[in-house]
Amino acid sequence: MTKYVIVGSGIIGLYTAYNLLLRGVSPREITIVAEHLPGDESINYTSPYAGGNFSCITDDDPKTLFYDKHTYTNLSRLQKELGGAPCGLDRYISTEYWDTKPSKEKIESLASYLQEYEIIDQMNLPMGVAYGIKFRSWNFNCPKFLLNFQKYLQEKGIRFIKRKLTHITQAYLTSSTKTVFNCTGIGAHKLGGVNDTNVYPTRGQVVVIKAPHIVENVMRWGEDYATYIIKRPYSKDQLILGGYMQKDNWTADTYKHETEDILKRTTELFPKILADNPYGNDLKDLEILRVVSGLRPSRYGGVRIEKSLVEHNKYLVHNYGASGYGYQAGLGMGYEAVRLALARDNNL
Ligand SMILES: Cc1cc2nc3c(=O)[nH]c(=O)nc-3n(C[C@H](O)[C@H](O)[C@H](O)COP(=O)(O)OP(=O)(O)OC[C@H]3O[C@@H](n4cnc5c(N)ncnc54)[C@H](O)[C@@H]3O)c2cc1C
Repeated sequence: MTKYVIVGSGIIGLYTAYNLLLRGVSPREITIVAEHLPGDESINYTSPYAGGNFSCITDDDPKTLFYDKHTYTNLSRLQKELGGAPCGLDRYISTEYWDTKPSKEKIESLASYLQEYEIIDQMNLPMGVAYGIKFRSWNFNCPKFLLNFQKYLQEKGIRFIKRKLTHITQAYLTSSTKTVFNCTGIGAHKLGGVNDTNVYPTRGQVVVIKAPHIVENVMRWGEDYATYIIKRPYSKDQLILGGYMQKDNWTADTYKHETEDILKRTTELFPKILADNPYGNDLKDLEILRVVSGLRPSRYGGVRIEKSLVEHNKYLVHNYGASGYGYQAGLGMGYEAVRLALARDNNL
């Protein structure tokens, strides 16, 4: 009996299913329907292309701060349930630099829960950096983590169906389907019955290199750029170098000039990439494994987590728009979406 249908099998759909289980919903009552499932690759399926770690990329409004904090503080339980770090979720030290000091709200929130947190002394900051911190982050091997997360949910008894929907009403699979969660990411722009024109892509390109000598993250946030180095756990020494934040750019193409720019920026920010590189100390010695681009599902107005009554006793709960932070905020987003879904109808 499918009572709950989740449309979307990206990180947001999987986190939502996990939150339903945490609230005591029977896995037999949950079905996930998605055009793309873990293991698939498409420009319309963002989750495999994330860096991905917990960083300080997000905004400082109270809801976003809550989603981040909830995710950071609850990931250890999920990691344990998926069999520990080899599931593709491990922890490394992160250094974060900002060219403009973040707001008091943001800094206070981060300081309240980040582990091994320290503020970097002004005199140790790179030129042009206004503020910097170090802490222990969460690092995802995104493709591997998605596969292991799906396996975990399947073993619990959740059903996965591979299907493209043209209209959200097709997600009410049977007469017993009471609630549909719309976790379609960038797909929310085109899906009939949703057609959210506030959804737009923020394109990123990343360069994946082999770098056994780097076991940490370094991130720098500027006014109009983002430069980051993310260690990918359990990946045979992959390091993700980025990046770009290109608003409204829908292309899946990758570009040589962007690759060159990424390599230049990341090696300037973190010279150890070249200095200790076992394959040589020149840019041309870097062992490039792959170059990819992905579309962050951004949204004017921020993430959309909303419940509405579709018809008598049938509900739709939206949960999309995670932009560049689906992994690091999505457990909290799923918590909120499920809280709304299970709330009594008169709490709508
Ligand atoms: C370069 C890059 C780096 C990133 N780095 C990080 C990072 O370090 N940390 C972090 O937290 N986040 C990062 N992100 C962001 C993160 O990847 C996204 O926030 C996240 O993947 C969004 O997940 P989602 O489940 O909403 O969407 P998706 O992963 O796109 O999943 C959408 C799902 O909906 C399905 N779907 C859509 N339309 C339909 C339809 N009509 N019918 C059926 N199914 C449909 C799709 O098939 C898919 O299963 C990064 C993103 C990029 C591109």
